[in-house]
Amino acid sequence: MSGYVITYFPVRGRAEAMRLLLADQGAEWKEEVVSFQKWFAGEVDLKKTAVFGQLPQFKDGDFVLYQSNTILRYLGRKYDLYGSNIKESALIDMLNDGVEDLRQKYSGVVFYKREPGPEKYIEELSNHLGPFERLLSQNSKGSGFIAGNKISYADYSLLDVLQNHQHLASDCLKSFPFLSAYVEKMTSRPKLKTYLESDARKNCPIVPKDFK
Ligand SMILES: N[C@@H](CCC(=O)N[C@@H](CS)C(=O)NCC(=O)O)C(=O)O
Repeated sequence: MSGYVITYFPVRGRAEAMRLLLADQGAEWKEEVVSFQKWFAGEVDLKKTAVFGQLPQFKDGDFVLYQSNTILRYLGRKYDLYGSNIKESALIDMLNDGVEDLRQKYSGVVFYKREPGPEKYIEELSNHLGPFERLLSQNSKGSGFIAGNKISYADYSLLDVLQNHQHLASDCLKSFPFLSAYVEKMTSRPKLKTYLESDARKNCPIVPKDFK
């Protein structure tokens, strides 16, 4: 049993990609759930001690990390999901940064009520998804992963963001055959499928229940 602990709010959010990675790699972890109400009421000491005053926090035994993408890269190195040379690693980082940009656009519209608002965002979504579709189509005609032919930490990030978009607009991948096949391929990986079908995952929302 590993000593992994994820401390986060009761949502998928910025903890979900690391959960997908751990589940797919057959690792176990513990969840420490922090209530939004208590956090924003200043009742959680971790708000003061967290390096940037934010979650998720990830623990590997006594080793403590913050920043979701740093945590993914740490796990990427640990589970050999980070390419086999510095050029492959750089390409994986580049793609993960692209996923991060997409995550921020999505979060801006869904959580922070930023312009252009959900309807317009969905209308324009093909502009944002297009680069990922192109990358997959150019990579072994869709039989690879987002970078090369081996799964990398960036794949878990991409899957998470794509599933968030499918939740926002269920048919958003309809005109993207490579992305659709990619989601199918990722979600059929046996250990990942078990996690995706678990109660823990089903009961963990994308948007908090009482979010306005
Ligand atoms: N760059 C950070 C962003 C972390 C972040 O925005 N955390 C939010 C939840 S997703 C948070 O802790 N919000 C509460 C607060 O800012 O007090 C990461 O990727 O981990």
